[in-house]
Amino acid sequence: MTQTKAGIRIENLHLSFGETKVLEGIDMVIEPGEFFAFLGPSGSGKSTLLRAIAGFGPTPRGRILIGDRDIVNLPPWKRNVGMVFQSYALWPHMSVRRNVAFGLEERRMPTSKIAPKVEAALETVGLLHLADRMPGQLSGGQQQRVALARTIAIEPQVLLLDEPLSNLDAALRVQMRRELLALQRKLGLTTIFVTHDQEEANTTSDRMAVLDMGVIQQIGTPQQLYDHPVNSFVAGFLGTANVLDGAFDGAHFVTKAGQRLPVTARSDKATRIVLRPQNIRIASSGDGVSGTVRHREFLGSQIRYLIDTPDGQMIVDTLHATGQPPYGEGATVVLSIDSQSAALLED
Ligand SMILES: Nc1ncnc2c1ncn2[C@@H]1O[C@H](COP(=O)(O)OP(=O)(O)OP(=O)(O)O)[C@@H](O)[C@H]1O
Repeated sequence: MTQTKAGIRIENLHLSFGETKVLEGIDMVIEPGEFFAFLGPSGSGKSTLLRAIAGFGPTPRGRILIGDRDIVNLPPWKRNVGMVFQSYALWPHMSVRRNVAFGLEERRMPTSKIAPKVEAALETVGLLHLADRMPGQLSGGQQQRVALARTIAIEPQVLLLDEPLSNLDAALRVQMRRELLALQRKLGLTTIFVTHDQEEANTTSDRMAVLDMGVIQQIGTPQQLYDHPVNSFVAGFLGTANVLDGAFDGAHFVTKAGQRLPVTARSDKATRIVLRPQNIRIASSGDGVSGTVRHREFLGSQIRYLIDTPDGQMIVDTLHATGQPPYGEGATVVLSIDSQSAALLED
C-alpha cells in the first residue's frame, strides 16, 4: 500500500470548553514519517489536541497544517487523517472484512476497488485469515488490528492513535506496541500516539511532546527528555527522579545540606538538580553522603532503596545480583553520587 507522507505544523493553537482553557499556545512541528507521542497526565489536554487535528470537538484558534494545507476549518472527512480509538469502535454485527470495507464504502469508492484494498489492509496487519469472523470472535489484540486495518485502508496522510493499547493486558500491550511500531515503519506513515504511559511513549516514539495543563512543557527524543528535562514536571514524569534544592556556585551544585556536587552543566539561575536513582551508588562505608535505609523494594532485576539523607529522602536503584544480600531497613549506608551529567533546573 502506498501512502503520502505529510508533516504537521501546529501554530499558536488555543482551545477552550466554555470558560475552561484546555490548550494554550501549542506550537510544534511533526516531521513527515515521524512516530510522535503526546504524553501527559490525565486531563493535560492530549486527547483534545489529537481530536483537534482529527477535526472533532470545538474549532480551535490558531493553525494546523498537514503538508501545506491549513485544515482547522475543514470537516473531519476532508482532512485525510485516520484515527484509531481506545475502544476500537468496530461494528459488532459486521464481519472483519465488512468493518474494514465500511470506510471505503462511505467514501463512495467503486466496489471493484474496495475488495483489493480491504485484503491489502488485512494482510498488512496479519489478519487476512480471519476476514470472515465477527469482532466478538476475536481477541482484544486482534480487534485492535482490525481497527488499524480499517484506518490504513483509507490511506490517510496521518495516523492518529488515541490510547490504542489501553484495553489490552500488560503482556499484550508490550507485544502490540512493537507491532504498531513495525507497521508504522513499514508504511512510513506520520503517526501521533496519545498515551499517559511514559514507557509506551519512550519505546515507540521518535520524539514526543510532554503536556501539562494544556501547555507543552518540552519536545524532544525520549532520551533528551529523560536526560535533559527543562523543569521538575518533565523530570518527574519521565521516570523516577531525586530533585534536590540548592544553588550553582560556578562549578558545583551546592545542596541545602551543603553537599558540593560537581556538574558539567552551567546555570547561574539553577535552583534544583535532578539525580536519577541509577546514578547513585550505595556502600556500607567509604566517601560520600551518609544515610539510613528507610525502606526497600525488590523489583526483580533491581532493588530500590529509600534512604534518609541530610538532603531529604532519596531513591537509589541498584542492580540485583542473585544471592547477594540487600541492605536491611535501618542500616547505615554511604551514597556516592555521579552528578557530572545531572540536569540543573531553574523552576
Ligand atoms: N467536552 C468537554 N467539555 C468540557 N470539558 C472538557 C471536554 N472534554 C475535555 N474536557 C476537559 O479538558 C481537559 C483536557 O481533557 P483531555 O481529555 O484532552 O485530557 P487528556 O490529557 O487526554 O486526559 P485523559 O488521559 O484522561 O484522556 C480536561 O480538564 C477535561 O475535563
